[in-house]
Amino acid sequence: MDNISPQPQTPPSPKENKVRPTKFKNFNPTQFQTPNLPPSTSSSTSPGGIVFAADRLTFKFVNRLLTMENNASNGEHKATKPPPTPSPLRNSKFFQSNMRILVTGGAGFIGSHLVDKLMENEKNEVIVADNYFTGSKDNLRKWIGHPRFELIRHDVTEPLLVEVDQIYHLACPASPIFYKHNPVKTIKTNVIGTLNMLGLAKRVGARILLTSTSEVYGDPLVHPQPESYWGNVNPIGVRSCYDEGKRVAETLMFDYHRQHGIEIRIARIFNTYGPRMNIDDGRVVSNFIAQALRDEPLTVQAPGTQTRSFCYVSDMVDGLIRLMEGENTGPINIGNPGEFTMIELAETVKELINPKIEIKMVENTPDDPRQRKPDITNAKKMLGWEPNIKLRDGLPLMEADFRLRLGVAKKL
Ligand SMILES: O=C(O)[C@H]1O[C@H](OP(=O)(O)OP(=O)(O)OC[C@H]2O[C@@H](n3ccc(=O)[nH]c3=O)[C@H](O)[C@@H]2O)[C@H](O)[C@@H](O)[C@@H]1O
Repeated sequence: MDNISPQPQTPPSPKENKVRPTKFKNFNPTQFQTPNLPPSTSSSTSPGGIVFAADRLTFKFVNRLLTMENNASNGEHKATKPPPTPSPLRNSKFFQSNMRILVTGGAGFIGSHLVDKLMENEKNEVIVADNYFTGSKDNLRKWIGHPRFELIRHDVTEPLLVEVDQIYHLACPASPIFYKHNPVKTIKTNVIGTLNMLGLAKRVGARILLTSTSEVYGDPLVHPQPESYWGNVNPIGVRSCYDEGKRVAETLMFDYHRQHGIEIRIARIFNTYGPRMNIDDGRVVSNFIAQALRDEPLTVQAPGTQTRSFCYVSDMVDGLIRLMEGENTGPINIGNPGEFTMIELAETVKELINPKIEIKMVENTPDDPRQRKPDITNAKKMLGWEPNIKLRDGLPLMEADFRLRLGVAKKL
């Protein structure tokens, strides 16, 4: 258990002091179509779940006090600062304000799907900050010009000052070929970027969710991986900029939580796939689908018996929103426990997309984890979340998106 005595700091400026009247009342949502994703189980952002902001804040405040009390009695990581007190104005019920949400990395693969889901709730205003290193404006095309949406070209290694209630901090390249391309920049993004976002959360009293990664378990010696496992990570390897970067980011989140009372959420996300992944992303599912559509051999990196567990992107987004809206800090694993060897994945892609294709064994890269499968007991218990979409159902949805973008029609 941590043993940090309370620091004589000024408490974070309470977000409850901000009063924003509801805007965009006359906006016609059909003008901006929502994405055609498979059904998701989340109810947290459904219009039916809308409550008055003042009620929500009072509820959050009381709940947070209870959570702190519970955490204290459980001996968990507890905040030493009291939560911000809702202002009388926010409690007055004369005001109904929107939830203003910042998504860093919101132009990326998972980020843009998260934005789609958040925008479905007309109470949300969404601000995306992205430097477009791996993300693309194209992923957000349908929201550009929407009155509840704002897009900023911004690199999180620089401070950002915006008034927000929640921060989803996703910004970081996640494909090994991209993060190894500029490892110094990757670790700066994870460390300085997370510091900047925590500084912002502290300044405006926002709740912040970090998308950490299954890579914090390194090449795991415990299988499947529960959140209590501390991992087996090479601190000086070619993947360390990402693995260790995310581990430091988690440390920073808990230090700000304990020292400054910041409301934090940490998701450890496992391999995720779906439409909008970069075609030349370099990760295994996108590689195999692109190769199958281009009639190229599927490149299985040796030995091919290494395993991964693949989560479809809409399930992932559902889990992230549930974590943000719930009362648990995490870290919580979010992933699909269905585990496959890379040879099995190649065979599945071959069978579903292009039965004539060859499977070729190629050289692997250093420190490739040999097995990975999430233990999602906590996600089930604490978030009421589990994935719905099986690999065999998700692959054709991604195939359809890749066919469109590559201009390869399905042979009848
Ligand atoms: O997809 C993800 O979500 C994760 O991707 C990477 O982790 P990794 O599991 O190494 O992802 P891939 O590059 O897709 O590799 C998975 C496995 O497939 C193999 N692979 C990859 C590419 C390929 O063409 N062929 C192939 O067999 C790799 O050797 C590895 O064993 C990132 O490091 C994670 O942060 C991220 O969460």
